[in-house]
Amino acid sequence: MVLNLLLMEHGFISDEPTKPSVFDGSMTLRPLASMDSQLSVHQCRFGLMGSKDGFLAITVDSLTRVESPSESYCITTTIATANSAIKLGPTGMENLISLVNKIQRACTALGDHGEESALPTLWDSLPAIAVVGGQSSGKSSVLESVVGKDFLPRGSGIVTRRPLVLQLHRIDEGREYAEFMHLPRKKFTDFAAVRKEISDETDRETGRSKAISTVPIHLSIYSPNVVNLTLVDLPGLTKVAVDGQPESIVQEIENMVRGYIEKPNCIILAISPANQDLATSDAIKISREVDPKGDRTFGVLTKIDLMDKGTDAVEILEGRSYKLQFPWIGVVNRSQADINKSVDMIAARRREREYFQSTQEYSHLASRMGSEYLGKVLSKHLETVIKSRIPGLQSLINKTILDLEAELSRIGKPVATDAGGKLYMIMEICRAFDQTFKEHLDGIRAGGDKIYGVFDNQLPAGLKRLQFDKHLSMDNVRKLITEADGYQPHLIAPEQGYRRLIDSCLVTIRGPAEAAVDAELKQYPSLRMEVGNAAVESLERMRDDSKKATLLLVDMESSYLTVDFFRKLPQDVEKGGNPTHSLFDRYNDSYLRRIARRFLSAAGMKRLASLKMDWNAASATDAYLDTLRLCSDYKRQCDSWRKTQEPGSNEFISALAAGMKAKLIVEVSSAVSPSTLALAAAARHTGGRLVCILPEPILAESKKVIKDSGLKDMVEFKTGDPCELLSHYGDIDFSVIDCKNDDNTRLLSMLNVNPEKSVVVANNLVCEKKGLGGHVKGKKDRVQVRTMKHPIGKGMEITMISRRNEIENKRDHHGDDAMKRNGKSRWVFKVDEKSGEEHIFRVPKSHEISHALPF
Ligand SMILES: Nc1nc2c(ncn2[C@@H]2O[C@H](COP(=O)(O)OP(=O)(O)OP(=O)(O)O)[C@@H](O)[C@H]2O)c(=O)[nH]1
Repeated sequence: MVLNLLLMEHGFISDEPTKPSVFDGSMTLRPLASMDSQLSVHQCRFGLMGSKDGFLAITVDSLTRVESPSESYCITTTIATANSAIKLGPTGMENLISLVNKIQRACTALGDHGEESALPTLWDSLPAIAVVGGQSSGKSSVLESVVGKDFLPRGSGIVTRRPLVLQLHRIDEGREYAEFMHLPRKKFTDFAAVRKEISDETDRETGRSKAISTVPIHLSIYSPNVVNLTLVDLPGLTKVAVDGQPESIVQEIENMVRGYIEKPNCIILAISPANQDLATSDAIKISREVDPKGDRTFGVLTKIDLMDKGTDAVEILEGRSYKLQFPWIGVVNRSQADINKSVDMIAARRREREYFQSTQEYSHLASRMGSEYLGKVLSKHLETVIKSRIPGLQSLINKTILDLEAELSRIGKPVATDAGGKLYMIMEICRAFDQTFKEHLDGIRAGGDKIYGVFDNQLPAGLKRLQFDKHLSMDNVRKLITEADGYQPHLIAPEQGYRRLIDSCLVTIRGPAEAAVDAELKQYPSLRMEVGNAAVESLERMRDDSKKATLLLVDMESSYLTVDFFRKLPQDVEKGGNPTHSLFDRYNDSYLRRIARRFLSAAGMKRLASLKMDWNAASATDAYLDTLRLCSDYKRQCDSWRKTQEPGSNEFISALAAGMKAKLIVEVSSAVSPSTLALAAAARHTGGRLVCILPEPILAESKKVIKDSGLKDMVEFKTGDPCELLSHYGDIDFSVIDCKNDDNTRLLSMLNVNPEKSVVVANNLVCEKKGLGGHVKGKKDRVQVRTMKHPIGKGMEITMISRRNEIENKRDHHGDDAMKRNGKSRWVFKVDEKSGEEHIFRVPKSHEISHALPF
């Protein structure tokens, strides 16, 4: 857009659709449909030029990839495209020169000065005329004479210190004027001001010194009295540095001049003063070096009028002294005296004509001499050169168009300049990226298998390698428990393994993610880099989140310990260590009590029992430890017990019965059982009694066990029909029915429980045996019955009977889920309704997991 404006300002393109562009001419130019709009300068620094009538020129300068400094490169090219149908009319060549001039001007406006570039530049391909010669040889004077205007600084010493690119534009009518490129839109009609501006502009670059600069000044002159030409005035070649000049100036000037004239498209105007020996001519010397055949060198002899009397330049002008391809042209410019007297150019030209016509030596050459003739010869030659170069120009233009079209498609669509547009574009790119990533996953693109590989193979394999069994082995748990302070419900957390696993997963995802970024954002290198960085950053960020989430899961899972787990621990502890020492020898009382409390707490017994008004925690703990000790002792004595007993359940029911202060405890048993010991132990702590109904054959042994345990006073043994016997007991506080008994269902239904508070334990629920199922005999509305199954032993159903209001008052707002909170975390109790298994989770306070649990 900026360039378009610039070009408009310069008159290269028209902002009015009907007004023809300066590029309009007799050329048929190929419209580029795909480039019919201007490009955003956000993308690159180039613009499109053209008018509405199908004529298009693209000017490209320093196409710099602003997105990626690392991939910066330049294309310095100007294109005025012409297809093969270049039709030249009667005035075709003149227009062609005019067009070339304008293209050159476009080049200069856009910075194409033919400097070093990776690509050939159009400027280099367009013909230009460079004026070379020694200092004060009359170069500027020749230029002035060709233009017919007095506008260049002249004088003795070094005057031209910067290249002057002079473009002559013939206009049909109107006042002649000049324009500098560095002063756009300012028209100079006073050519004295032009001269001053050249001096000032030179000084601006070099300072008021005798230094030189390679930066050209661009000047355009519009006049009905000029031919279309582009001329370059160059500083004069010198042999020695004068005061104020560095020694290097001699070489610098030569290099600058050489840089212009060695280009094959440069026509060399070699200026030699006639009043010096041609053998010393700097112009001839350097032009012969770059153009040995003289194919593009025009010899111009100045200062003929200043030759010594008796000498003439005929031999040179006739090409006998030094032969060039093109005939020598002699000119007589204004002398310094003429300049001082302000002799105008018209008079000077007239006098020059008269000089050649009236001077006897030159009269036969008069028609081929003079500035006017020089201008025409140059213009004609330029036309010829342009004509011969059109095919090359055309192919260069077409090639450049193709290159630029490819570049444009690589750059992609124009980038919006407003924030909303940019956001939309970014979203589009992200969407495309997302799509590409999906394509990787769907197998449309390569690399998705890596992601699947992570989750399908690597993750499961990694999980297998974690050796959970080893971690969860009772040996390991025992070791951890022993080394830690008692039972810790969150013991097992193979966190390191998880961490390593997640790390490797995320690293593997990175490959396809980056591939997707690359695929989608090829056009935008710096955006690609940014998106890539953002993606990696996100992965890094998500890595932490993933770690946290996974570790939370690990925490939760490691806190997932069933009652069964705790139930096994005392057994296992007992097995470990020195088998000759009992559990009670190895651990002191307070330690064992702590274990018991933790067990009861974690097992939820307290919660269950606290539904009753009176719960005696100390009594429960004591009963638990008593039972543990009694069973342990007896187990060592009796092999059959070791095989048949239900490990752990006895401590549980003993603690439950003792904690709820059961006075009347009834057990219906089918074998000599540790449960009898457990209930008797409970009765001892509550001051109650145990009625043990059992088959006659086992009475003696059972009695012996109880007697040996010192519990004789607490137990009444009854034999006979259990149903009949049960009917004699009412308000039973705690009952345990061994469901191995064939009549267990009937027995359960006959129990006369204490409606105020009672617990019925249906033990050994094997082989589809059913427990009470909540059908409590004589149950009234005000009685609340809760039944839970525990995976204790072979299956244990616990039915709690109490007054409704008491239970409801105690139930918290989470219904069946009781929660215990503390500062750091909270416990969540869940009962699997199918299995009756109770699950205990400890979760951090900040996390809600109820929605994630399968219950
Ligand atoms: N009599 C006479 N004087 C000339 C002629 N050509 C140039 N001069 C004078 O020679 C002096 C130098 O001329 P310039 O045109 O400035 O020479 P130049 O080569 O451009 O000088 P630099 O740019 O400084 O290298 C000026 O005073 C001109 O008036 C000529 O044909 N005849």
